[in-house]
Amino acid sequence: SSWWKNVEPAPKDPILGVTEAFLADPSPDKVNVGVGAYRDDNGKPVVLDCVREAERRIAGTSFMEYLPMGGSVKMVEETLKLAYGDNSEFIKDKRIAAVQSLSGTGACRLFADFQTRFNPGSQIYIPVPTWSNHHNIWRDAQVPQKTYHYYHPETKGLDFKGLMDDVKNAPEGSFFLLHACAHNPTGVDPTEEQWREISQLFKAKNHFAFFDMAYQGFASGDPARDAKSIRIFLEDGHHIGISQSYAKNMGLYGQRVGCLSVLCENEKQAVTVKSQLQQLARPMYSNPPLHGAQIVSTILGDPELKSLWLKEVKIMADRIIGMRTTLRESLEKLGSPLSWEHVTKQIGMFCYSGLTPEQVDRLTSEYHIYMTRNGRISMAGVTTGNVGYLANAIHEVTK
Ligand SMILES: Cc1[nH+]cc(COP(=O)(O)O)c(CN[C@@H](CCC(=O)O)C(=O)O)c1O
Repeated sequence: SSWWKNVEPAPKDPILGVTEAFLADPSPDKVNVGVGAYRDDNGKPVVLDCVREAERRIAGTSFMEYLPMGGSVKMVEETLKLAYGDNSEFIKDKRIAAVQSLSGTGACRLFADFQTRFNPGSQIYIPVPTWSNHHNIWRDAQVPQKTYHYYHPETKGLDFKGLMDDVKNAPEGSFFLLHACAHNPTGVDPTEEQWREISQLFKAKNHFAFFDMAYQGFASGDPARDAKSIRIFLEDGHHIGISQSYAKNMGLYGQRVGCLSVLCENEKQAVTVKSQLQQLARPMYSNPPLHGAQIVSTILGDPELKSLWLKEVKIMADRIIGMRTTLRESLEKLGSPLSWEHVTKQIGMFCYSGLTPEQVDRLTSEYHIYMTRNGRISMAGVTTGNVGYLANAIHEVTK
């Protein structure tokens, strides 16, 4: 008898399933604004010049040895500077336990497993809505999930009051998942002033903040600016966790390069925590991939390549910001009865359009336009070539 006759088909992934459907569509008009992967104005994936140059420099220069369980020390060092600041006292005092991770997903999962092992019984408060895979990650790590108000459908902005009430009403010392910038899927971020209030309330409640920063540099075009929420929490003395990823801001999607860091009380605790993070990684994947880490270390370790990267990440962010304006203006020119102000007010890779699942289904069936059913538009998929077609289709299904 078959060993696996009880296995049921897994549900289609709400995001990656859209990519599969798009690829299967033979229509020449098809448009993919589903997965959050950057495309240039010709709709093509981009390999940054700084990445190509880094590859040239590392080609044939090193062996293919195992990295340590904690990954590339150099890459992690450079990565911490991006999140905590070049002159961070926490880096100087060696208070940060950090390991290279399998991109942002891997950093979130490693943290979730660490949380359940060393804070058994703790829960995680996850924003509504959030990146769909967050639920899978903490579910598989056996961390019970709670939710907190985040998005305000009527204003298509932040439900700040709802968020603060949930933070206030959560039990002392609760774990919260926060998007550091460019919230996925809503594109709605707290203002700097709101972040300060959130940080103060977290302090009063002794909550733990875990920041998922998957888009640093992609929101405003300036990595330092996009880390403002984290810097505020650090200034207020929070011992936070951070997941970092180079998938989008360096275009290293398939290289799976990221970093998990946990700010500890002191160097001794950081050494201890790092040893346990490595202990979790060893049976999961043993040690992380080499190539992407070498690319990142080469870029961030060379002032010339780093400034080229900063230029290129700003170009990507600016193209997206430009498409927001064009899409909104196109919809307004078509005489849409709806307000599309949120398209330009939201930030980062995604626009939370407000389209209903039924309207999204019509966009796909009638116009071969692919987006997640929550109405999230990956603005990176919008180009000067397809923005008119997209706006017209959205107008047709919403008028
Ligand atoms: C908030 C967030 N956190 C972590 C990740 C993980 O990225 P990575 O570094 O590659 O593991 C993503 C990618 N989410 C986009 C990419 C596709 C995916 O779902 O994964 C997306 O939402 O389209 C996020 O949007």
